[in-house]
Amino acid sequence: MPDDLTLPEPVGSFPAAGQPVPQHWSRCFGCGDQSPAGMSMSFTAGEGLDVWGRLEVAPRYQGGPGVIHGGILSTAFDEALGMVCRSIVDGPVVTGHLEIDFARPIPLGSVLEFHARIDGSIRRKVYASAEARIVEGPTADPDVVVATSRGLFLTVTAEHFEKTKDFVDGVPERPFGTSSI
Ligand SMILES: CCCCCCCCCC(=O)SCCNC(=O)CCNC(=O)[C@H](O)C(C)(C)COP(=O)(O)OP(=O)(O)OC[C@H]1O[C@@H](n2cnc3c(N)ncnc32)[C@H](O)[C@@H]1OP(=O)(O)O
Repeated sequence: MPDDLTLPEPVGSFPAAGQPVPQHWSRCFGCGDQSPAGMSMSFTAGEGLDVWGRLEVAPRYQGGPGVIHGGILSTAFDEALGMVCRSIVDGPVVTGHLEIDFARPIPLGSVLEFHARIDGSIRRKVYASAEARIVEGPTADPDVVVATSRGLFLTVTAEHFEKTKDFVDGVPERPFGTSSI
């Protein structure tokens, strides 16, 4: 992480502490309410440049016997870190880099609580970090951090999604650009 980061003021569009942070895109696998196979994560604004997230670990998220798949946990962190960027960015961001430390097994049936915060930003780069705890389920212990994550997010303009917007509902009638392939 660069040492010349700043901590901006929250943007006006970010909800007040304790209020829900709305989904950023209804078809999002992480948070969208029009993504039936998705994870339906929910988020609440924290007291500062932070958010709290919640994930119910469904049986279909299984990796090893009885435990969450590491990719699903990574996705949840990606979502939580992306969401906290909304506290300082009033527009889209995309993940540039994502790190996860898997500290404890997470049984299916757990409810995970994520706490994500802004570490700082410079130019288009936003650095954020988060940790997860099991708050409901067979091994619940809110004092134990079961996984941690750090990410770098880049602010982008709407043009970033220009080439893919026709794929929102799957494969469009015509491929990208003017190629006849
Ligand atoms: C706000 C809404 C809430 C959102 C929640 C969303 C949760 C889910 C988010 C996702 O999963 S997004 C999907 C996964 N990510 C992608 O698909 C992004 C694919 N990558 C890209 O499109 C481009 O690589 C990217 C936009 C990230 C960067 O390309 P750019 O051409 O815009 O950036 P550029 O190369 O000019 O670099 C800008 C700065 O970022 C730095 N940078 C870019 N990629 C980096 C990287 N991977 N690691 C470290 N630094 C990186 C780069 O060095 C430079 O630093 P400086 O300002 O200091 O010069």
